[in-house]
Amino acid sequence: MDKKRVLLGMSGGTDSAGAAVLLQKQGFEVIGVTFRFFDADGDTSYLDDAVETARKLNIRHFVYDVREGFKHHIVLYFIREYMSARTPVPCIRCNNTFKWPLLVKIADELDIFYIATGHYVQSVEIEGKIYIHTGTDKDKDQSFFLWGLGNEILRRAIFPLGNMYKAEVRELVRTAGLERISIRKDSLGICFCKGNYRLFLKENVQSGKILPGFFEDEQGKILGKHKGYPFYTVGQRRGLGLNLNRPMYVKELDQANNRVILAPLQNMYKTRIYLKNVHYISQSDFLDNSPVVCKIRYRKQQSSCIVNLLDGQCAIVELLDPEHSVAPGQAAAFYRGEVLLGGGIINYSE
Ligand SMILES: Nc1ncnc2c1ncn2[C@@H]1O[C@H](COP(=O)(O)OP(=O)(O)OP(=O)(O)O)[C@@H](O)[C@H]1O
Repeated sequence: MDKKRVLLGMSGGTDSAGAAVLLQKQGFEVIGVTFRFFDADGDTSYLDDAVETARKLNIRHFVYDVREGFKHHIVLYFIREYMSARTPVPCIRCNNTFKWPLLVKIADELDIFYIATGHYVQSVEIEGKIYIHTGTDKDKDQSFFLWGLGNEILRRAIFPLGNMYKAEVRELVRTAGLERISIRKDSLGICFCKGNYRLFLKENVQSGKILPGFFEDEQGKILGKHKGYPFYTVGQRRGLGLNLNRPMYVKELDQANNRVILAPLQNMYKTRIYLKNVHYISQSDFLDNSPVVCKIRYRKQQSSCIVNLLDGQCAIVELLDPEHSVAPGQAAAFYRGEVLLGGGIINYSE
Protein backbone atom coordinates (compact mmCIF):
# COMPACT_ATOMS: atom_id res chain seq x y z
CA MET A 1 0.00 0.00 0.00
CA ASP A 2 1.06 3.53 -0.76
CA LYS A 3 2.03 5.33 2.45
CA LYS A 4 2.41 8.82 0.98
CA ARG A 5 -1.27 9.21 0.24
CA VAL A 6 -3.98 9.77 2.82
CA LEU A 7 -7.75 9.45 2.59
CA LEU A 8 -9.42 12.32 4.46
CA GLY A 9 -13.06 12.40 5.56
CA MET A 10 -14.24 15.86 4.51
CA SER A 11 -17.49 17.07 6.04
CA GLY A 12 -17.43 20.47 4.35
CA GLY A 13 -16.66 22.09 7.72
CA THR A 14 -13.73 24.01 9.15
CA ASP A 15 -12.08 21.12 10.91
CA SER A 16 -11.68 18.75 8.01
CA ALA A 17 -10.52 21.69 5.85
CA GLY A 18 -7.87 22.43 8.51
CA ALA A 19 -6.87 18.77 8.55
CA ALA A 20 -6.46 18.87 4.76
CA VAL A 21 -4.20 21.94 4.93
CA LEU A 22 -2.03 20.38 7.65
CA LEU A 23 -1.69 17.07 5.83
CA GLN A 24 -0.61 18.87 2.67
CA LYS A 25 1.97 20.82 4.67
CA GLN A 26 3.27 17.48 5.95
CA GLY A 27 3.81 16.33 2.36
CA PHE A 28 0.85 13.99 1.94
CA GLU A 29 -1.17 13.68 -1.20
CA VAL A 30 -4.69 14.12 0.20
CA ILE A 31 -7.66 12.34 -1.34
CA GLY A 32 -10.96 13.58 0.07
CA VAL A 33 -14.22 11.74 0.53
CA THR A 34 -17.50 13.23 1.68
CA PHE A 35 -20.25 10.94 2.81
CA ARG A 36 -23.74 12.00 2.03
CA PHE A 37 -25.26 10.75 5.28
CA PHE A 38 -28.37 12.78 5.65
CA ASP A 39 -29.57 16.06 4.18
CA ALA A 40 -31.06 17.83 7.22
CA ASP A 41 -34.12 19.77 5.94
CA GLY A 42 -32.98 18.98 2.40
CA ASP A 43 -29.85 21.10 2.88
CA THR A 44 -26.97 19.82 0.73
CA SER A 45 -24.73 22.88 1.10
CA TYR A 46 -22.20 20.79 3.09
CA LEU A 47 -21.53 18.83 -0.13
CA ASP A 48 -20.89 22.06 -2.06
CA ASP A 49 -18.62 23.29 0.74
CA ALA A 50 -16.59 20.08 0.64
CA VAL A 51 -16.30 20.32 -3.15
CA GLU A 52 -15.20 23.97 -2.89
CA THR A 53 -12.62 23.15 -0.19
CA ALA A 54 -11.19 20.33 -2.27
CA ARG A 55 -11.06 22.48 -5.42
CA LYS A 56 -9.29 25.35 -3.63
CA LEU A 57 -6.73 22.99 -2.11
CA ASN A 58 -6.36 20.99 -5.33
CA ILE A 59 -7.50 17.78 -3.71
CA ARG A 60 -8.98 14.84 -5.59
CA HIS A 61 -12.37 14.46 -4.00
CA PHE A 62 -15.52 12.44 -4.35
CA VAL A 63 -18.91 12.21 -2.73
CA TYR A 64 -20.19 8.84 -1.58
CA ASP A 65 -23.94 8.54 -1.16
CA VAL A 66 -24.57 6.42 1.95
CA ARG A 67 -28.02 7.72 2.85
CA GLU A 68 -29.68 4.30 2.76
CA GLY A 69 -27.04 2.68 4.99
CA PHE A 70 -27.07 5.64 7.36
CA LYS A 71 -30.83 5.51 7.64
CA HIS A 72 -30.86 1.82 8.48
CA HIS A 73 -27.80 1.69 10.68
CA ILE A 74 -28.03 5.00 12.54
CA VAL A 75 -31.39 6.74 12.18
CA LEU A 76 -33.55 3.65 12.71
CA TYR A 77 -31.34 2.57 15.61
CA PHE A 78 -31.85 6.01 17.16
CA ILE A 79 -35.63 5.68 16.90
CA ARG A 80 -35.61 2.05 18.04
CA GLU A 81 -33.59 2.94 21.13
CA TYR A 82 -35.96 5.70 22.22
CA MET A 83 -38.92 3.40 21.61
CA SER A 84 -37.19 0.82 23.84
CA ALA A 85 -36.99 3.39 26.65
CA ARG A 86 -33.27 4.00 26.14
CA THR A 87 -31.26 7.13 25.33
CA PRO A 88 -28.93 6.50 22.38
CA VAL A 89 -25.64 8.16 21.42
CA PRO A 90 -25.83 7.93 17.62
CA CYS A 91 -22.46 9.67 17.06
CA ILE A 92 -20.67 6.84 18.86
CA ARG A 93 -22.40 4.21 16.78
CA CYS A 94 -21.76 6.20 13.60
CA ASN A 95 -18.07 6.80 14.21
CA ASN A 96 -17.21 3.32 15.37
CA THR A 97 -19.42 1.12 13.25
CA PHE A 98 -20.24 3.18 10.19
CA LYS A 99 -18.07 6.19 9.32
CA TRP A 100 -14.65 4.77 10.17
CA PRO A 101 -15.31 1.30 8.69
CA LEU A 102 -16.49 3.05 5.50
CA LEU A 103 -13.33 5.14 5.39
CA VAL A 104 -11.30 1.94 5.75
CA LYS A 105 -13.25 0.22 2.97
CA ILE A 106 -12.70 3.12 0.58
CA ALA A 107 -9.03 3.47 1.52
CA ASP A 108 -8.54 -0.24 0.84
CA GLU A 109 -10.27 0.05 -2.51
CA LEU A 110 -7.96 2.92 -3.43
CA ASP A 111 -4.92 1.14 -2.00
CA ILE A 112 -4.34 3.96 0.50
CA PHE A 113 -2.86 3.13 3.90
CA TYR A 114 -3.43 6.30 5.93
CA ILE A 115 -6.85 7.61 6.88
CA ALA A 116 -7.44 11.01 8.48
CA THR A 117 -10.29 12.96 10.04
CA GLY A 118 -10.63 16.37 11.66
CA HIS A 119 -11.36 14.90 15.09
CA TYR A 120 -9.75 16.69 18.03
CA VAL A 121 -7.91 13.66 19.40
CA GLN A 122 -4.37 12.36 19.32
CA SER A 123 -3.00 8.85 19.14
CA VAL A 124 -0.17 7.40 21.22
CA GLU A 125 1.66 4.11 21.16
CA ILE A 126 1.96 2.34 24.52
CA GLU A 127 3.64 -1.05 24.73
CA GLY A 128 3.07 -1.75 21.06
CA LYS A 129 -0.61 -0.78 21.04
CA ILE A 130 -2.13 2.41 19.65
CA TYR A 131 -4.46 4.31 21.97
CA ILE A 132 -6.48 7.45 21.49
CA HIS A 133 -5.36 10.34 23.66
CA THR A 134 -7.52 13.39 24.36
CA GLY A 135 -7.06 16.43 22.13
CA THR A 136 -5.05 19.42 23.35
CA ASP A 137 -8.11 21.65 23.03
CA LYS A 138 -10.16 20.27 25.93
CA ASP A 139 -13.27 22.17 24.81
CA LYS A 140 -13.19 20.29 21.52
CA ASP A 141 -11.88 16.89 22.64
CA GLN A 142 -13.87 14.13 20.87
CA SER A 143 -12.24 11.04 22.38
CA PHE A 144 -15.50 10.12 24.16
CA PHE A 145 -16.98 9.18 20.76
CA LEU A 146 -14.16 6.97 19.53
CA TRP A 147 -13.74 4.18 22.10
CA GLY A 148 -14.93 1.58 19.61
CA LEU A 149 -11.98 1.94 17.23
CA GLY A 150 -9.58 -0.99 17.24
CA ASN A 151 -5.89 -1.14 16.51
CA GLU A 152 -6.37 -2.27 12.93
CA ILE A 153 -7.93 1.16 12.32
CA LEU A 154 -5.88 3.25 14.76
CA ARG A 155 -2.61 2.05 13.17
CA ARG A 156 -3.72 3.75 9.99
CA ALA A 157 -5.38 6.80 11.55
CA ILE A 158 -3.96 10.32 11.47
CA PHE A 159 -5.58 13.06 13.53
CA PRO A 160 -3.90 16.25 12.32
CA LEU A 161 -5.88 18.50 14.71
CA GLY A 162 -5.02 16.60 17.88
CA ASN A 163 -2.61 19.20 19.19
CA MET A 164 -4.40 22.25 17.84
CA TYR A 165 -6.88 24.72 19.28
CA LYS A 166 -9.99 25.52 17.30
CA ALA A 167 -8.96 29.19 16.93
CA GLU A 168 -5.68 28.07 15.35
CA VAL A 169 -7.54 25.80 12.94
CA ARG A 170 -9.81 28.65 11.85
CA GLU A 171 -6.77 30.84 11.19
CA LEU A 172 -5.06 28.07 9.23
CA VAL A 173 -8.12 27.60 7.03
CA ARG A 174 -8.49 31.35 6.52
CA THR A 175 -4.90 31.79 5.42
CA ALA A 176 -5.31 28.89 3.00
CA GLY A 177 -7.83 31.08 1.14
CA LEU A 178 -10.97 29.49 2.56
CA GLU A 179 -12.39 32.49 4.41
CA ARG A 180 -16.03 31.35 4.34
CA ILE A 181 -15.20 27.81 5.48
CA SER A 182 -12.97 29.18 8.25
CA ILE A 183 -15.88 30.93 9.96
CA ARG A 184 -18.43 28.15 9.68
CA LYS A 185 -20.32 27.49 12.88
CA ASP A 186 -19.31 24.43 14.90
CA SER A 187 -21.65 21.56 14.25
CA LEU A 188 -23.70 20.97 17.37
CA GLY A 189 -25.54 17.87 18.46
CA ILE A 190 -26.83 15.13 16.24
CA CYS A 191 -26.41 15.80 12.51
CA PHE A 192 -29.76 14.32 11.44
CA CYS A 193 -31.80 15.71 14.29
CA LYS A 194 -31.04 19.34 14.90
CA GLY A 195 -32.55 20.71 18.06
CA ASN A 196 -35.45 18.77 19.46
CA TYR A 197 -35.32 14.96 19.28
CA ARG A 198 -38.94 14.77 20.44
CA LEU A 199 -40.07 16.54 17.31
CA PHE A 200 -37.97 14.14 15.27
CA LEU A 201 -39.66 11.17 16.96
CA LYS A 202 -43.10 12.68 16.42
CA GLU A 203 -42.36 13.07 12.72
CA ASN A 204 -40.77 9.66 12.27
CA VAL A 205 -42.70 7.27 14.49
CA GLN A 206 -46.01 5.85 13.29
CA SER A 207 -48.89 7.68 14.92
CA GLY A 208 -50.46 5.83 17.83
CA LYS A 209 -47.14 4.30 18.91
CA ILE A 210 -46.33 7.05 21.40
CA LEU A 211 -49.20 7.53 23.81
CA PRO A 212 -49.77 9.66 26.91
CA GLY A 213 -49.39 7.97 30.28
CA PHE A 214 -48.71 8.78 33.92
CA PHE A 215 -45.79 10.10 35.90
CA GLU A 216 -45.51 8.15 39.13
CA ASP A 217 -43.30 8.39 42.18
CA GLU A 218 -41.28 5.39 43.38
CA GLN A 219 -44.24 4.19 45.45
CA GLY A 220 -46.58 4.19 42.45
CA LYS A 221 -48.45 7.37 43.38
CA ILE A 222 -49.61 9.23 40.27
CA LEU A 223 -48.01 12.67 39.96
CA GLY A 224 -49.43 13.79 36.63
CA LYS A 225 -49.74 13.04 32.95
CA HIS A 226 -46.85 12.62 30.50
CA LYS A 227 -46.82 12.73 26.71
CA GLY A 228 -45.30 9.28 26.12
CA TYR A 229 -42.25 7.61 27.69
CA PRO A 230 -39.94 8.05 24.62
CA PHE A 231 -40.07 11.80 25.15
CA TYR A 232 -38.20 11.55 28.49
CA THR A 233 -34.68 10.68 29.49
CA VAL A 234 -33.29 9.30 32.73
CA GLY A 235 -31.89 12.25 34.68
CA GLN A 236 -34.25 14.80 33.12
CA ARG A 237 -35.67 17.42 35.48
CA ARG A 238 -36.83 20.25 33.23
CA GLY A 239 -39.73 20.13 30.80
CA LEU A 240 -41.83 17.61 32.71
CA GLY A 241 -44.75 20.04 32.74
CA LEU A 242 -45.53 19.32 36.37
CA ASN A 243 -46.05 21.67 39.27
CA LEU A 244 -44.52 19.77 42.14
CA ASN A 245 -43.29 21.50 45.27
CA ARG A 246 -39.89 19.74 45.10
CA PRO A 247 -37.36 19.01 42.33
CA MET A 248 -38.06 15.60 40.80
CA TYR A 249 -36.02 13.73 38.20
CA VAL A 250 -36.84 11.00 35.73
CA LYS A 251 -35.51 7.87 37.43
CA GLU A 252 -36.86 5.17 35.17
CA LEU A 253 -38.85 4.66 31.99
CA ASP A 254 -41.25 1.74 32.17
CA GLN A 255 -41.91 0.85 28.55
CA ALA A 256 -44.25 -2.08 29.26
CA ASN A 257 -46.67 0.07 31.26
CA ASN A 258 -45.90 3.45 29.67
CA ARG A 259 -44.98 4.86 33.08
CA VAL A 260 -42.34 7.49 33.81
CA ILE A 261 -41.03 7.12 37.36
CA LEU A 262 -39.85 10.26 39.12
CA ALA A 263 -37.62 10.57 42.17
CA PRO A 264 -35.71 13.21 44.15
CA LEU A 265 -32.03 13.56 43.28
CA GLN A 266 -30.82 11.69 46.36
CA ASN A 267 -32.58 8.54 45.10
CA MET A 268 -31.00 8.74 41.64
CA TYR A 269 -27.49 7.60 42.58
CA LYS A 270 -26.04 4.32 41.28
CA THR A 271 -22.84 2.49 42.13
CA ARG A 272 -22.84 -0.34 39.63
CA ILE A 273 -23.24 -0.12 35.85
CA TYR A 274 -23.71 -3.10 33.53
CA LEU A 275 -22.26 -2.57 30.08
CA LYS A 276 -22.69 -4.30 26.75
CA ASN A 277 -20.89 -3.84 23.40
CA VAL A 278 -17.68 -3.35 25.37
CA HIS A 279 -14.53 -2.56 23.44
CA TYR A 280 -11.01 -1.95 24.73
CA ILE A 281 -7.49 -1.71 23.39
CA SER A 282 -5.78 -3.95 25.89
CA GLN A 283 -7.35 -6.31 28.40
CA SER A 284 -4.34 -5.86 30.65
CA ASP A 285 -5.47 -2.29 31.42
CA PHE A 286 -8.33 -3.73 33.46
CA LEU A 287 -6.89 -6.91 34.90
CA ASP A 288 -5.16 -5.50 37.99
CA ASN A 289 -8.38 -3.96 39.34
CA SER A 290 -6.75 -0.55 39.64
CA PRO A 291 -9.17 2.36 39.39
CA VAL A 292 -9.65 4.09 36.07
CA VAL A 293 -11.71 7.13 35.17
CA CYS A 294 -15.23 6.51 33.90
CA LYS A 295 -17.07 9.11 31.87
CA ILE A 296 -20.77 8.58 31.24
CA ARG A 297 -21.36 12.04 29.81
CA TYR A 298 -19.48 13.88 27.11
CA ARG A 299 -18.87 16.91 29.28
CA LYS A 300 -18.08 17.81 32.87
CA GLN A 301 -18.25 14.48 34.58
CA GLN A 302 -15.80 11.84 35.59
CA SER A 303 -15.76 9.23 38.33
CA SER A 304 -13.28 6.72 39.56
CA CYS A 305 -14.26 3.12 38.94
CA ILE A 306 -13.12 -0.48 38.75
CA VAL A 307 -13.99 -2.32 35.55
CA ASN A 308 -14.64 -6.07 35.63
CA LEU A 309 -14.60 -7.47 32.12
CA LEU A 310 -17.00 -10.33 31.43
CA ASP A 311 -17.48 -12.65 28.49
CA GLY A 312 -19.60 -11.63 25.53
CA GLN A 313 -18.39 -8.01 25.34
CA CYS A 314 -19.96 -7.24 28.72
CA ALA A 315 -18.53 -5.57 31.82
CA ILE A 316 -19.54 -4.51 35.32
CA VAL A 317 -18.36 -1.09 36.40
CA GLU A 318 -18.10 -0.46 40.14
CA LEU A 319 -18.19 3.28 40.72
CA LEU A 320 -16.09 4.39 43.67
CA ASP A 321 -18.28 7.47 44.03
CA PRO A 322 -21.97 7.05 43.26
CA GLU A 323 -23.16 8.80 40.09
CA HIS A 324 -26.66 10.06 39.33
CA SER A 325 -28.62 9.95 36.07
CA VAL A 326 -27.10 6.82 34.58
CA ALA A 327 -29.21 6.38 31.45
CA PRO A 328 -29.52 3.04 29.63
CA GLY A 329 -28.40 3.37 26.00
CA GLN A 330 -25.79 6.03 26.83
CA ALA A 331 -22.08 5.25 26.76
CA ALA A 332 -19.35 4.83 29.35
CA ALA A 333 -15.77 5.58 28.31
CA PHE A 334 -12.70 4.65 30.38
CA TYR A 335 -9.53 6.69 30.68
CA ARG A 336 -6.21 6.49 32.45
CA GLY A 337 -5.08 10.08 32.60
CA GLU A 338 -5.64 11.41 29.09
CA VAL A 339 -5.49 7.99 27.44
CA LEU A 340 -8.74 6.37 26.29
CA LEU A 341 -8.78 2.71 27.26
CA GLY A 342 -12.15 1.62 25.94
CA GLY A 343 -15.85 1.85 26.62
CA GLY A 344 -19.27 0.28 26.30
CA ILE A 345 -22.99 0.92 26.16
CA ILE A 346 -24.95 1.18 29.42
CA ASN A 347 -27.42 -1.66 29.71
CA TYR A 348 -28.68 -0.98 33.23
CA SER A 349 -27.43 0.18 36.61
CA GLU A 350 -28.13 -0.32 40.31
N1 LIG B 1 -20.11 13.71 5.92
C1 LIG B 1 -18.84 13.39 6.18
N2 LIG B 1 -18.08 12.82 5.23
C2 LIG B 1 -16.78 12.48 5.47
N3 LIG B 1 -16.17 12.70 6.64
C3 LIG B 1 -16.89 13.26 7.62
C4 LIG B 1 -18.26 13.63 7.45
N4 LIG B 1 -18.70 14.16 8.61
C5 LIG B 1 -17.67 14.14 9.46
N5 LIG B 1 -16.57 13.60 8.88
C6 LIG B 1 -15.22 13.43 9.46
O1 LIG B 1 -15.33 13.24 10.86
C7 LIG B 1 -14.71 14.35 11.55
C8 LIG B 1 -15.49 14.68 12.80
O2 LIG B 1 -16.82 14.89 12.44
P1 LIG B 1 -17.76 15.87 13.25
O3 LIG B 1 -19.13 15.70 12.68
O4 LIG B 1 -17.51 15.72 14.67
O5 LIG B 1 -17.25 17.20 12.64
P2 LIG B 1 -16.76 18.58 13.16
O6 LIG B 1 -15.91 18.50 14.36
O7 LIG B 1 -17.92 19.49 13.12
O8 LIG B 1 -15.80 18.80 11.93
P3 LIG B 1 -15.98 19.71 10.66
O9 LIG B 1 -15.67 21.10 11.13
O10 LIG B 1 -14.97 19.15 9.70
O11 LIG B 1 -17.42 19.53 10.20
C9 LIG B 1 -14.68 15.47 10.53
O12 LIG B 1 -13.65 16.40 10.81
C10 LIG B 1 -14.43 14.71 9.24
O13 LIG B 1 -13.05 14.37 9.09
